[in-house]
Amino acid sequence: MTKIALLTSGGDAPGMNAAIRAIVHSCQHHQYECIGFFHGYNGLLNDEWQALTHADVGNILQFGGTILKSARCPAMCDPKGPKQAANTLRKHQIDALIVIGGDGSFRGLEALKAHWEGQVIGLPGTIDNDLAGSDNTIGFATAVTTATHAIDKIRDTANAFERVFIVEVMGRHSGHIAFNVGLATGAEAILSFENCDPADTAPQLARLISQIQVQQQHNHDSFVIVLAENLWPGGPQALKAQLAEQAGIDSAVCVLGHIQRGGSPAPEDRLLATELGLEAVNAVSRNQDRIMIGKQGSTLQAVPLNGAINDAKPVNGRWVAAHEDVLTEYLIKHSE
Ligand SMILES: Nc1ncnc2c1ncn2[C@@H]1O[C@H](COP(=O)(O)OP(=O)(O)O)[C@@H](O)[C@H]1O
Ligand SMILES: O=P(O)(O)OC[C@H]1O[C@](O)(COP(=O)(O)O)[C@@H](O)[C@@H]1O
Repeated sequence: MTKIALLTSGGDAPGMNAAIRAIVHSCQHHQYECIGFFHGYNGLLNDEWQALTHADVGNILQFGGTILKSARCPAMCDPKGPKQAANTLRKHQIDALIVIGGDGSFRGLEALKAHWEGQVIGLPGTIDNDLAGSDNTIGFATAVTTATHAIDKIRDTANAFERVFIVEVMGRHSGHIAFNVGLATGAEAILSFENCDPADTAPQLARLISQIQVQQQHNHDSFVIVLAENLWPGGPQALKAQLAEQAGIDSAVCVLGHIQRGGSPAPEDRLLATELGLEAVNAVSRNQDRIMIGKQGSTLQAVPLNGAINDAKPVNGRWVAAHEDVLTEYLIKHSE
């Protein structure tokens, strides 16, 4: 009997449970055995697992987090780690390993392949949406929704106080969350890797100050800056201090942080996770190996793991341009 193992790894993402559920259901449909390892790759290193059946995945679809737990496992980056993980898979006579995670987790799969003959399949699970080969990753839609609702609330108090707010959103090194959330909330400024050079923030700071000053001269609204994490040297507090020192602009800082990773998955994530999970098991049946299952447009597709990791997936250029155009228009209009 074919035996499939699965685990969730790296930053958890809402919808991982829906993917686990789909994989387990599909395994039962194909009459495959399915076991889940706990705590990311640590579960393979520590041989920590449980058999998964319908009964284990009932009533989990609607919850964030992951019933298999997740973790970062530095030992996998040591040459001994993947070897030990391979031994565990061999001991349990696993035919295929499905990992739901981000680019780091897929690097772990590639490292494992050097020591293991079984099939490895990745499912894109990260709020950052930074994997090529799938329009969206599992968790991204929920994170964008959560951050959008949070900024809508910030907007109320910002309006009441006619205040400048700096709101930091997650995304590690990619601006998908920043641009989607910034556009969805009508942020007056979006500062992200795509439009701001962290090595030379002076031009952006000058521009930002002039935008805020123009706005403050012409009305008394709030001004929301959506800032991507890891972008501004010194973070949002440094930006706040620079606005105050260089232009006497008072601002409030709100770091949305891990609330973006939690909560009930949005329907888009539940559906994506379900489709990708079912397709991952089909890919095992087709003997596919070293692939990620993604969805582009309405098409499910298998892409090479290394492509998913290494190919660029830039933020939609039209959105970056749209934001710039709107702001430029605003500045011209108010400077006349
Ligand atoms: N180069 C690598 N070689 C082997 N394993 C890796 C490598 N990079 C990451 N991993 C494994 O994948 C885990 C998750 O990676 P990480 O980058 O933290 O999250 P994500 O998968 O969400 O991008 C790491 O903790 C480690 O166990
Ligand atoms: O919870 P941690 O370990 O501090 O990690 C924070 C990072 O994880 C994320 O939430 C998700 O990133 P990954 O999916 O690549 O793990 C990033 O947006 C953020 O930078």
